[in-house]
Amino acid sequence: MKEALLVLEDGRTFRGESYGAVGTTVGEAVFATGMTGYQETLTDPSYAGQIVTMTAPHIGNTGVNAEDDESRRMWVAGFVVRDPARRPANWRATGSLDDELVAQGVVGISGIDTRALTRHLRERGAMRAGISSEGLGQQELLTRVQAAGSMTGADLAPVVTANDPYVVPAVGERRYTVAALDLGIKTATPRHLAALGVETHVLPATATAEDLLAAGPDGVFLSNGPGDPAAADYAVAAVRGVLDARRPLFGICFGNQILGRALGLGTYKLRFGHRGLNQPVLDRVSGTVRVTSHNHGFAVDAPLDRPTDTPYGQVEVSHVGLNDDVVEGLRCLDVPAFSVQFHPEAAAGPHDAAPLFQRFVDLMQEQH
Ligand SMILES: NC(=O)CC[C@H](N)C(=O)O
Repeated sequence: MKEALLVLEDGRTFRGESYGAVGTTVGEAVFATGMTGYQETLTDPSYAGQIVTMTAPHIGNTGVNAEDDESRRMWVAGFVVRDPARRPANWRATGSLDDELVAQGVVGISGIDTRALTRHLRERGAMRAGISSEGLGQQELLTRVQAAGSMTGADLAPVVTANDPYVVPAVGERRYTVAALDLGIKTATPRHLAALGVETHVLPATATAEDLLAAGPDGVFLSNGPGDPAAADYAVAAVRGVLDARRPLFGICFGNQILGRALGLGTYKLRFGHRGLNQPVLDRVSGTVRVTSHNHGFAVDAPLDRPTDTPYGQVEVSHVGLNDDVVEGLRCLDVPAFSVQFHPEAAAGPHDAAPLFQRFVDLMQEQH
């Protein structure tokens, strides 16, 4: 077994074994609490620049397969697990996770106390970290970690976006056309829309409002994505153009943060973020609690007790996280736009929030 080292920016150090590719990597250390879905996590573009720790102790049990990727490649900066599967066993598996991490150059570490690491991140907050499995000393790695860039201010959507537009056809008859701004879109999203008769035209992150509206879509979708929403002013400008045109708009996660900023609300960095599959969220309009999938380190800043006046009319907080009262959704009262901080497209994850895609379709129907 080749030794590996994980060093946090405050000097806390964990020693384990090399897992995946051999090398050195730095990024923001975060933890994800989902018991399943490691392949979706690794290929979710929103994790770009992050060293992800899985709190589930056994990872790799079902290997990897050709169907569950959320994008064209793995994006995590590094991967931290406790016990990797010695051998995958699943009828869909086409290979082992370990081999796939090597093939995609993802540097990881195994055999560490992921519970202690997670508790440390919960107490001190998400921070920069580094993994090395090529003989770098603790001090040397710490120096590299402390020289690394911070997630605050990081503009990563242009890094992960697909540069060429593409179309995901509707399943069956096409009833609506949507222009989607790819800030780091997951394949599950157009799939959900397609099932409702929506043809999705995916455009690169830097597309303008004119680009988004050029083909006369029935609605505009804003995807999830990595980095700090405060660094994506190009997307904010595009969304303002869509709001001016009063075209139905739905945003998820990064898309929720971008809609918030387009309305003039602020965003801020959470202490350690929400990453998991069982986060309770209150839908304040219906009074229902939904168990939802999350992956966010930033959040929208808006008053919970009253609507906020914006240049686009009033906006209210439609959803609130029940663990910590974080804003989990926005609903515009005077323009046809809404967004959620959690993931209705969740895979893996609960399906409580899936009806939000139907709500988007209903909004397009109303505005027709
Ligand atoms: N999944 C996402 O879209 C994440 C949004 C943003 N990068 C955050 O961490 O909050």
